[in-house]
Amino acid sequence: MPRLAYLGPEGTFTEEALRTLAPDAERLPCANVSAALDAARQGEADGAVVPLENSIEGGIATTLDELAWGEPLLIVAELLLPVEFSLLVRPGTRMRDIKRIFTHPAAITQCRGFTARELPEAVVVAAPSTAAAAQEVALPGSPYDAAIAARIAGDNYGLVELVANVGDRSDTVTRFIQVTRPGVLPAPTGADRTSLVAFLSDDHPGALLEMLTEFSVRGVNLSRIESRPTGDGIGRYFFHFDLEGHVTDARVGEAVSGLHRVSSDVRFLGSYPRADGLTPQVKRGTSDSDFTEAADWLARVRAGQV
Ligand SMILES: O=C(O)C(=O)Cc1ccccc1
Repeated sequence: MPRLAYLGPEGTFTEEALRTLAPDAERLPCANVSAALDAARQGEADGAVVPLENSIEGGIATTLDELAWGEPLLIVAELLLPVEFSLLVRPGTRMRDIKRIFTHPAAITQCRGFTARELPEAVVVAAPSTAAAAQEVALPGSPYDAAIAARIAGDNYGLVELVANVGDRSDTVTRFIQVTRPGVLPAPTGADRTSLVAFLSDDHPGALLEMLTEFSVRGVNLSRIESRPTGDGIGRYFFHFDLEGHVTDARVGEAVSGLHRVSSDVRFLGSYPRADGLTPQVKRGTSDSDFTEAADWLARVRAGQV
């Protein structure tokens, strides 16, 4: 039975994602995303499940930066999970008693309309996770009056739901990933995604266009591009790319090696089945057989068989 680390404690949205991705796995709750990834890196767990991005706020910076800079890990699966937030309190707390709210930063952003409208005087403080916030609020003498978390986190820790569905949008989706130590890639399914990060070789006009051209000319569609600061001052960025297809697809492999040629560094983060099951549109001239046929033709040319 695989053992998977995750952003805990019990009752996080990440736990729900893990239960869906790997129902039979043994679960190792960790205090934050970095600790969960480290547990996978150091062999304390076989892998980890962490949030990667959500449909309101975009990427979860800690996860993106850990994947780019930390000891390498491979993404082997992804999951899209709709999330529903509840305002949870100790029994007896009323709306007018709420002065301090505790929750994960992603929930702060996704519930900003509700807190501004219904609790304009309350201070909202960032917690390591939504369930960690619920656990803290449940402690007698906690400095916090309410948590925003999944209803189940309230059930786990003895809080009651004061208001349901406090998210500003009902259709918010979070994307979670399962990672392992580098090893065997998941086999291609025909509906795959490839993730990588690339660093510019130098700063010049068209540098990003050069990277994008590698995908464009091979008919590789991008499903996400996100810039993150390198940390070397304002104006210095590297890029996270998600591509449609598997690195064993000829067009993806060629694009990725082209990207490697025009970048100072590329880190491959994984090829894995897409959660939405969508298959890529393969443009004329970019199928595996088109690439094989062209390579055979070039070999004949080079052998003087014109
Ligand atoms: O804190 C949690 O429960 C998490 O799993 C992270 C998170 C927080 C808010 C929305 C989606 C995921």
